[in-house]
Amino acid sequence: MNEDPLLEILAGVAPGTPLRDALDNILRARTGALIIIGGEPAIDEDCDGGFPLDVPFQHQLVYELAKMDGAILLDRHLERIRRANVEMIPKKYAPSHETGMRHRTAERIAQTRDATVIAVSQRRQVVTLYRGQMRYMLHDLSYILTKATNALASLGRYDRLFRSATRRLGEAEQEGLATLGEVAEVMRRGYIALKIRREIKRYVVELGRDGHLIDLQLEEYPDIYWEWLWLWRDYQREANAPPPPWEEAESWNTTAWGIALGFDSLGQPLSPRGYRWLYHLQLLPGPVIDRLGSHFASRQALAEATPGELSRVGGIDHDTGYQLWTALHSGLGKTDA
Ligand SMILES: Nc1ncnc2c1ncn2[C@@H]1O[C@H](COP(=O)(O)OP(=O)(O)OP(=O)(O)O)[C@@H](O)[C@H]1O
Repeated sequence: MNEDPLLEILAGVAPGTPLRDALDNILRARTGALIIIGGEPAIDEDCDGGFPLDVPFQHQLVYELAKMDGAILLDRHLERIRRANVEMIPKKYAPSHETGMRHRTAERIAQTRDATVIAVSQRRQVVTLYRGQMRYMLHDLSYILTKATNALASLGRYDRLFRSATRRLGEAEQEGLATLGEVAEVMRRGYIALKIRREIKRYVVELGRDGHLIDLQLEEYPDIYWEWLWLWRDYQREANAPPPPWEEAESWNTTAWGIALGFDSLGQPLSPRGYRWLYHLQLLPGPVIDRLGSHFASRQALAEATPGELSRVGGIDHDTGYQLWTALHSGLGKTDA
């Protein structure tokens, strides 16, 4: 859920890359272009006419070729220009919501082949990237900088909100008084913070060499992904249910998060399985936390386990098992924020 497939594509067209130089020149010359990256060899089934090239990638040449009608095909490593002046006739059907033929073709190819497609609009002067079901419009740098700065301010706010809700939940857990409403609210705030972070990462990559300062500011906020994920595992009714797909939770409120966790009454008392407790000790790698949390399934059972049981179940050596037992019993692991 935390991986963003768009990042690699954005990195390939970031300012400072040869492909971006070609796109900027095409935009300036107002010729438009349809550029297809990868998809070979199956993509050749969708090609009609044009001419084969198979020459090393040069941004000046891509710019010159864009003056002709049709598509330019690059290899998946962006090392060679394979063909140009090609009419694309997608053999496999895919719906398209675009209007012009260039953009409809781009969307269809991206959905049916293992290729990234770039459409440069001649009339609207915009660059749109397509990959699978994904569609992303590139913006000019000052626009992205403004968006990134605003997003950083929102991240600061949601990071604080997430932390205060986490602290309150931790206190309620100590008293054995945690409710679904509190858990769902922490999930919701954390999700928004993660979503904003993902957006800023896209901006950083899209800004290329100009994204360094935004990246530095982003580093001021610790990534809460694991904290958030272990919270989900702590409270999800089905022990191994994965968190919802990224886009699905976009508009969820607290109630929707409660339902996603497998319960329906926000006042319902809940207790954690203990994953977060183990995570906060900062002693164990993820797979060990996973094994221990799945096996003991409650903080109480974890607290009652002997050092020997901890090391056997966790698959860790005796010394680490003893260290873990000491940490669990020293009160260190009882702070949940
Ligand atoms: N199937 C296709 N294969 C290759 N090139 C195409 C294809 N369809 C359109 N094009 C290219 O796109 C150009 C513009 O076509 P059209 O105006 O229909 O698209 P558009 O999506 O509205 O793009 P723009 O915004 O640039 O006008 C065509 O002249 C042609 O060079």
